[in-house]
Amino acid sequence: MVSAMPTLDLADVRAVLGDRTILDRVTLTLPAGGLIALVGPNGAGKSTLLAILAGLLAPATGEVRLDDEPLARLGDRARARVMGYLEQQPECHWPLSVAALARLGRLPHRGAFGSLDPRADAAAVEAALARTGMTGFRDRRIDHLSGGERMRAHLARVLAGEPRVILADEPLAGLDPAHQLEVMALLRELAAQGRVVVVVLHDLALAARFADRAILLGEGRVLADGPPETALDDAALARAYGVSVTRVEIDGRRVPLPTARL
Ligand SMILES: Nc1ncnc2c1ncn2[C@@H]1O[C@H](COP(=O)(O)OP(=O)(O)OP(=O)(O)O)[C@@H](O)[C@H]1O
Repeated sequence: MVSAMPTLDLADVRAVLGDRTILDRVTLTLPAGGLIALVGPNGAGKSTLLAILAGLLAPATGEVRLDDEPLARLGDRARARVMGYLEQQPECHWPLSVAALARLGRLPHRGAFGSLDPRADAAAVEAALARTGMTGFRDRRIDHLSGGERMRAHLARVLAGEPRVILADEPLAGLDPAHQLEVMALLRELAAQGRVVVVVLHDLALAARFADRAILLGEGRVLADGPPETALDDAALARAYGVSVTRVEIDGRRVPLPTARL
């Protein structure tokens, strides 16, 4: 279990990129404990919102607070210890092994002269490799892996940092169905253990099946927010994506499958 339950708050956030307003007056409270899926059409502003939550992009107006403290007031190092950010299509420009990549996740925990607790670092790295199914890949070069294996290696790097907040931008990209299910189950478990976990997804079925809460972004605003069965109802999906859906019942949830463009 993670001791203190973190909460991220966005208050009246506006994001401007170039001369375009990408997000307008977004206010959200994101508590730990339940898996939060961030969905919406291409260009809706999901990655922008995630980068703002991670403290990597400053909002034009408004504020992000972590446990009631402005995120902007946390130093980079303190923020990196709390936040696990998995960017869209993560890249590594060095021919590192998977284990070396995962060890990079411990950097925010190191002191000026190296590891403060080598045993804790090693244990966190091993646990992260095991949870992402990458133990058997530990000595493989990251640039010699498939796209899906590489994504799991980067997820291991994020988990090795033992963050209290996990922000994952399309972590299922390139994963086969078995690994998609595994990663979703893992993210749900990490949330249930007391972390804030926000995951950007394009797969509405997996969002509806695994998330406790869905936030539907569109037109720079939050179009719907709530349990997936209400936030991702037929009308909301028609409005956001311009698609009709059929529903399949899985584990007691009515999961949407897009069928046609409207
Ligand atoms: N540097 C930039 N300057 C201007 N506009 C930008 C810039 N970066 C992104 N945008 C625009 O901001 C909008 C939101 O982009 P963002 O990547 O947040 O969307 P997204 O919802 O994550 O999309 P996708 O599902 O395609 O990944 C897009 O229309 C994009 O073209």
